[in-house]
Amino acid sequence: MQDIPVITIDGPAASGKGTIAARVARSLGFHYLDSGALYRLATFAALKHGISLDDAAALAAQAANLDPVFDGEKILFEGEDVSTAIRSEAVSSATSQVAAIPEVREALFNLQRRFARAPGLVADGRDMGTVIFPKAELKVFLTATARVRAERRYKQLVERGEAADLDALTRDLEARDKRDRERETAPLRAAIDAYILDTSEMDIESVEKKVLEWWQSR
Ligand SMILES: Nc1ncnc2c1ncn2[C@@H]1O[C@H](COP(=O)(O)OP(=O)(O)O)[C@@H](O)[C@H]1O
Ligand SMILES: Nc1ccn([C@@H]2O[C@H](COP(=O)(O)OP(=O)(O)O)[C@@H](O)[C@H]2O)c(=O)n1
Repeated sequence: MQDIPVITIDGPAASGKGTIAARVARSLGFHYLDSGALYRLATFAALKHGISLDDAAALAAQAANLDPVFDGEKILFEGEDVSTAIRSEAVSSATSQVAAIPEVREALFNLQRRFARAPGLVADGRDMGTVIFPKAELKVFLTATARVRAERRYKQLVERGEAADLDALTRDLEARDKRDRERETAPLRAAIDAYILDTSEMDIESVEKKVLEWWQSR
């Protein structure tokens, strides 16, 4: 599987991973893995089915049996399009608790690896370059200040018609990053061989261009 070209894009919440990964994938004709969507879906499913977020065994069993259908921008789960529901702030926060459970991460390992198919893959998340695709040809770690990231997420939620409070969002985002960075299994961190890019003062086009330049000059 490691013959398949893989680009990993990791980083904290709202650093632009998904936007950049999807654009780079489109530009290269590669597949795209939004690994956060899998953790979000596992959490959404647990909340829907009344599974306690403390029940590691039940959460892992359910994550192992997730069978999402990715249909363009839509994510279909048990017959409904959950692509918006899994991105609410309530699900975001619960997701970082569920994602800290080693058994859940183990349960999602193979599902993520299977996304690496010809002609190539762009994968975004927290541990794409460190754990899931450690031999990826190009690894990128996107950052931006907490304030910039909270403002980006705020705009995104408002555009989606959701109520949002910038100060509360900043607090939630920092708490989630802290939990993601400090967990024992697959914490959020840049791989030792990753290119690190602070996008606080860059627009989307410049970030995409930079990643494509790294890809071309690898
Ligand atoms: N470099 C950038 N400059 C300005 N806005 C950006 C940039 N990168 C992403 N965004 C916007 O910020 C929001 C969050 O980006 P997203 O890709 O969802 O981040 P992540 O996947 O890291 O959570 C989106 O609305 C996106 O359009
Ligand atoms: N590879 C991944 C991807 C996401 N996650 C978890 O899932 C949560 C949501 O991820 P996401 O990428 O959808 O979140 P945003 O960065 O888009 O806000 C993160 O806060 C992590 O706790 C993870 O642990 N490992």
